[in-house]
Amino acid sequence: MRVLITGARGQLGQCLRDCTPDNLEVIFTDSKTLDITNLATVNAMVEGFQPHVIVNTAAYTNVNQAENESALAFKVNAVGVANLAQAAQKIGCRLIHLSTDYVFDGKANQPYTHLDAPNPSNTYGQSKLAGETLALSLCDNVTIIRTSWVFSQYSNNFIPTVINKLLSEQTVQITENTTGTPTNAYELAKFILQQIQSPLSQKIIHYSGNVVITRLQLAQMIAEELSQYTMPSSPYQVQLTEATSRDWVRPNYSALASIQSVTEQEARRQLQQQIHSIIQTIINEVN
Ligand SMILES: NC(=O)C1=CN([C@@H]2O[C@H](COP(=O)(O)OP(=O)(O)OC[C@H]3O[C@@H](n4cnc5c(N)ncnc54)[C@H](OP(=O)(O)O)[C@@H]3O)[C@@H](O)[C@H]2O)C=CC1
Ligand SMILES: Cc1cn([C@H]2C[C@H](O)[C@@H](COP(=O)(O)OP(=O)(O)O[C@H]3O[C@@H](C)C(=O)[C@@H](O)[C@H]3O)O2)c(=O)[nH]c1=O
Repeated sequence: MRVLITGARGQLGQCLRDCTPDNLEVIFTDSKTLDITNLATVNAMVEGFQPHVIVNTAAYTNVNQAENESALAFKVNAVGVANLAQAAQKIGCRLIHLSTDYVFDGKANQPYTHLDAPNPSNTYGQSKLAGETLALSLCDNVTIIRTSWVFSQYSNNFIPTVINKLLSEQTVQITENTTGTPTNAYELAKFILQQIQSPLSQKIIHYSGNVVITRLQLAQMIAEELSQYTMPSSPYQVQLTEATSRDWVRPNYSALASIQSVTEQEARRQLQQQIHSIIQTIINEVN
């Protein structure tokens, strides 16, 4: 089976590269080799390679900056997705497209299901919702996988950022104590690879970790894991502080009800283990 993956230099793209089995013929493209906003390039690549499945991990993901660069956010997250959807439709291939918990407004108090109505409160979320809508309308064979708070050792996501802050400053300040479901990028990559080979019929799927947690609690969990590993002479400090400016809005609550669930206890154990493994990677890189 031929698979075209976009955004391969990104966090999820790198995890997909690490996990891809030998029985798939995969082309990994990045923003240099395949700019998804360029329709002619997208058509040429898709018509040339004739993939059975396109996995779109490419996206504009800078949530704060999107408020100042909304045209660019929409160009990548909406127009780019439309280009892929049209190209997929032309040759009859399937599009697996990644989307986000930030399509929701955060007013819920229990995990969002795929049946809940999106209502994004920031530009990133609006551009991602536009991408979903275009994908669904332009291509018959689409799967949207919404995920949330994705983490790995790659990129500056919350978990490595907090680990690095604690290691360098002993302390971390949480200014926006939102609630969500952290998702391990490798587990997500494995789920996508499973979806490539044995697809579910559902068009919108929620896939996330199963621990519903606040940023403060997550930072505390990271500090505990790091303490066990580094045994600091004084404890790491995790402080909740008022934000000095709030020009952008993240959903206060964006936990997803994942299609795959495990018990709360098992989910916590897995999250602790995943944090532990990122700590090990970071400390090994420093030494
Ligand atoms: N990270 C998270 O917490 C979450 C992510 N998601 C979604 O999951 C998907 C993967 O996210 P993640 O891997 O973390 O994101 P990253 O930001 O790590 O990777 C996105 C990649 O997209 C590439 N890209 C940007 N513009 C273009 C373009 N015009 N053409 C081709 N490639 C482009 C970037 O390339 P370059 O580096 O060269 O600019 C980057 O490598 C995205 O759809 C995202 O919206 C959903 C929920 C949570
Ligand atoms: C590192 C750090 C973050 N924070 C808070 C501020 C803000 O709410 C959030 C920033 O962390 P992040 O950069 O991981 O958050 P953010 O950019 O909002 O991450 C989002 O990315 C996009 C792509 C998604 O689709 C979402 O699911 C979500 O993962 O955490 C602190 O308060 N203190 C800190 O030291």
